[in-house]
Parts: sequence; C-alpha cells; structure tokens
Amino acid sequence: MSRLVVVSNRVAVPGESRAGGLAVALEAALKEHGGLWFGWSGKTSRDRSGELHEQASGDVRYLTMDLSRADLDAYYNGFANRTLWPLLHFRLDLVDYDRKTREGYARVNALFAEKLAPRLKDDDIVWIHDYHLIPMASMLRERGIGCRIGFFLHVPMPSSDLLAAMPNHSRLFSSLYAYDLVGFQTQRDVERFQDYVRLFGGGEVLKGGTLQAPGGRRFCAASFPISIDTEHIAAQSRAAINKSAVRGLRASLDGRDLAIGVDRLDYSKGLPERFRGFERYLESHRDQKGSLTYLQIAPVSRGDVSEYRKLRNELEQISGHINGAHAQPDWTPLRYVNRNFAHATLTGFYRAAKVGLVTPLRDGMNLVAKEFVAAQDPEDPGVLVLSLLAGAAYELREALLVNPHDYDGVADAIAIAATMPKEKRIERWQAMMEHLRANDIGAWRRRYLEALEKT
Ligand SMILES: O=P(O)(O)OC[C@H]1O[C@H](O[C@H]2O[C@H](CO)[C@@H](O)[C@H](O)[C@H]2O)[C@H](O)[C@@H](O)[C@@H]1O
Ligand SMILES: O=c1ccn([C@@H]2O[C@H](COP(=O)(O)OP(=O)(O)O)[C@@H](O)[C@H]2O)c(=O)[nH]1
Repeated sequence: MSRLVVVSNRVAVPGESRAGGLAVALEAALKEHGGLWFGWSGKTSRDRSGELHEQASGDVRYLTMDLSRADLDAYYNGFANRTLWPLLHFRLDLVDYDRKTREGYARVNALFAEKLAPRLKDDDIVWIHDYHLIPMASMLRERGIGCRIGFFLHVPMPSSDLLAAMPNHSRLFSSLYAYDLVGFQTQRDVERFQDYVRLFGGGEVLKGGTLQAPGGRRFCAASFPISIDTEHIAAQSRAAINKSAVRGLRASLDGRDLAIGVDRLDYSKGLPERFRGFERYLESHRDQKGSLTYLQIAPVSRGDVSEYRKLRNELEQISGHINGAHAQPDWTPLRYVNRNFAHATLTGFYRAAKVGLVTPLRDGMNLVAKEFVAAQDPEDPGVLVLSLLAGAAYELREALLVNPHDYDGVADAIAIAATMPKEKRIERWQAMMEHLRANDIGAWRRRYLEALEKT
C-alpha cells in the first residue's frame, strides 16, 4: 500500500483542540489509514520560517513547520484569509488584493514544497488541502516530484465571473492543473470550476468530465462531499450525558427547550443574520415566547484579521440589543459564548437541543450540521434548521431548509422546529442518519483516494 501524505495549513497535532472542520475531518481520516500529516505548526518564530517539528501518534506521523510573523501575516492573515477566503465565499465586497501578500503566499507555498520534496518517495500519494496551498503541486512538480498529487477544496468554488475579478487570477487558478485530481464538496462546485477552466482558464472540458490544460495535460475534477465519523459521534453523544458541562447546561434550562448554534466567529457563517432571525421569531411567535433558549457558541477565529474583529463587535451589539429588549427577570433568550469547546462536549450539547441552527451565507460543507444530526437521541431527536447555501444542504434534504437572508423564513422555521410532533421528527432524522451512516468520513477518504489512484 502506498504511503499517504496529507498536507494542510491547519494540522490537528495531538492535544490541539482548535475549532475547524478540516482538522476534525482529516484527523478522523488519517487515524483510519495512517500516514504523514504535514503543515503549519500553529506557531510563529521570531526570525525565519522553516523550523520543523516531528512527532508520532499511532500510525500517524506529524511534521509541522513554524512560520515567521511576517510570513504568517502575508500568507495566512493576508492572501489566504483577506483575499481568497472572501472571494471563494462570494464576497467580492470584502476582498483585499495586495501584491505583497500574494508574494508572501507564494513564498510560503514554495517553502512548504521545499521542505516536503526531499521526504517524498515515488510511490507516495500526496493529498493537499484547501485554498492556503493551491500552487503547492506545481511547486513540487518544479522540484521533480512525479508521484500522484491530489487536491481537495474545502470551501465553495464561486462563479467563474467572481474568480475572474481577481487580479492575476489565472496565474493562481491554473496552478490547479498540476494536480491529478481536484476534489470539491458538491457537484455545483465542480460545474463552476469547469466553467472557469473553459471560459477564463484557457482549458477544455472533455467528454466524461476530464479536463485538459492549455499545454495538453489532462486531469480530473469531481465532487466528494466531506463527512463525519457518524457512529463515533453518536456514541460520544450518548456518553456525554455524564459530562458536568452537559449536565450543567441541561439543568440551567429550567424545563425550557434549547436551540443551539456552533460556528467559528466568521462572517461566512451568517451570525448577525441568524440573530436577527431569532429576534424576528421572538417578535412574531409570541405564543412561544419564553419556551426556547438559544445558545450560540462562537469561538473567536482569525482574530488578527480586521473583518473578523469588526464582526465580533457587531455581534456583541446585536446580542445585547436582543436580550435587552426580550429578557425577563428569570430568562435570557440568547446566550452568546465566545469559547472553544471540546468536540465530545459539543456532542452532548447537540443532543440536549430541540433545534439546531446552521444558517451560513455560504459554506463549503458545514460539519456542524452533520454532527448535530448524528448526536441526536433516536427516540426523541431534535430538528435541524439548515441554510440552502451550505454544501450540507445538498445531502441533508430532510432538514428545514431556509434562506439565511430571509429573517421571516428563519423565524418560522425555528417555530416549526420547536413544535414539530415527535413522529415527524423521527421520520426526518432517520432519513438523514441513514445517509450519514452510508456516507461517513471513511467513505469520503476511500472514494477520494480510489479516484486519485485511478487517475
Ligand atoms: O484553520 P482556520 O483558519 O482556523 O479555519 C478553520 C477551517 O475553516 C474552513 O473549514 C472548511 O472545511 C470544512 C471541512 O471540509 C467545511 O465543512 C467548511 O464548510 C469549510 O469552511 C477552512 O476551509 C479550513 O481550511 C480551516 O482549517
Ligand atoms: O467550540 C468548538 C466549535 C467547533 N468545533 C468543531 O469545529 C468544526 C467546525 O467545522 P465546520 O465544517 O462546521 O466549519 P468550519 O469551521 O470548518 O468552517 C466542527 O467539527 C465542530 O464540532 C469544536 O470542536 N469546538
């Protein structure tokens, strides 16, 4: 069996518990298969980038690299999170394009390639992840690496007209042509990428979906919806009932129902809009007032990026306004918590909830939506309210699907979810759970790697 080498900016080294779906999903996939995981150490060094750290746990070896403050600012805080992240989430209004950060991004990608190339063997399978590392395969190829290299984009692929608005777009996006397989979360993402290749990227879409780059090199693009370790989460949520944090939360509800949201504090997650939707629910469904408490967990994310700091201020203001207007002496409608919780604890929180609120404005997949379903009590499951604009909505069709920009629609969905009869809840939950059992994280990894090996 070939060795699997996974490369991603964020690495879940043992003991690291930072929120984020990529790390959670790759950790589950690598534990099953074994291999090498290479990426940023999460640390900055004073002077130069490039110091390496190695450790092992079970069949997984971890190789991580420190970045200098200047490189991290240009590559991660700058080009990845102020240019590519908003662009790929359809937010041209937030894109900050800067030649300096673009150069820093290229420099750090080259350093990743330089450190990894000497460690690769001809029969390795290299799997590179996400928008932080788009040009890495072309940089490995320049260093003579000929083994199979796949890429997986965890975030959406937007319309090709949006991509084409970025200066020098083809230099970056045509570096995807150096991969053997480019994976996306949904078929829509694949179609939008094909459009880009055809209309702006100088390539061709051949019969059967194979793509041909201008020089004639052929590669594949297909969808592989990422998922969760379904059975493990179901078991974790059963056991979590004994955790003190979960017991404490249940007791604090004082007989009221719970609605829960769990998101990194990110503008793509639609938190201001969700708060407004909840406010509309309190105003327009007065018969239910006081019967549902909404807990929003929102750990701070990318706090060095100004748009994220602005969002935090905005949310503090809206949540204060909602509680000021609607709280009663013995009830606070919205509990807003900027803390990161252990994954196992979250599964107990999900299970305690009658309503799961997942309403991003755009999201590649959204694993919280899948985790919420997997964590439910089969005898008395909660209801998922899910944005139509999340990748997960293509699979979880039995959720209450909403448009996150429609506050009245979100308000009505909360009211319907909170009062849905048990038989209907069970029926919807069973259909989604069946899908998640057949399409778990193991299936995602196997399907992707099988397709990569066939290229
Ligand atoms: O590493 P961070 O900057 O702290 O951000 C966390 C991760 O956010 C994004 O996650 C995406 O991947 C999930 C799994 O495929 C998917 O469900 C979600 O829709 C995406 O937003 C980002 O793409 C990752 O690279 C980050 O590690
Ligand atoms: O306090 C928290 C908040 C979130 N998460 C996890 O972070 C991941 C978020 O992934 P998702 O795909 O929903 O969104 P992303 O943050 O990757 O954009 C999920 O596995 C959550 O369980 C966590 O472990 N602790």
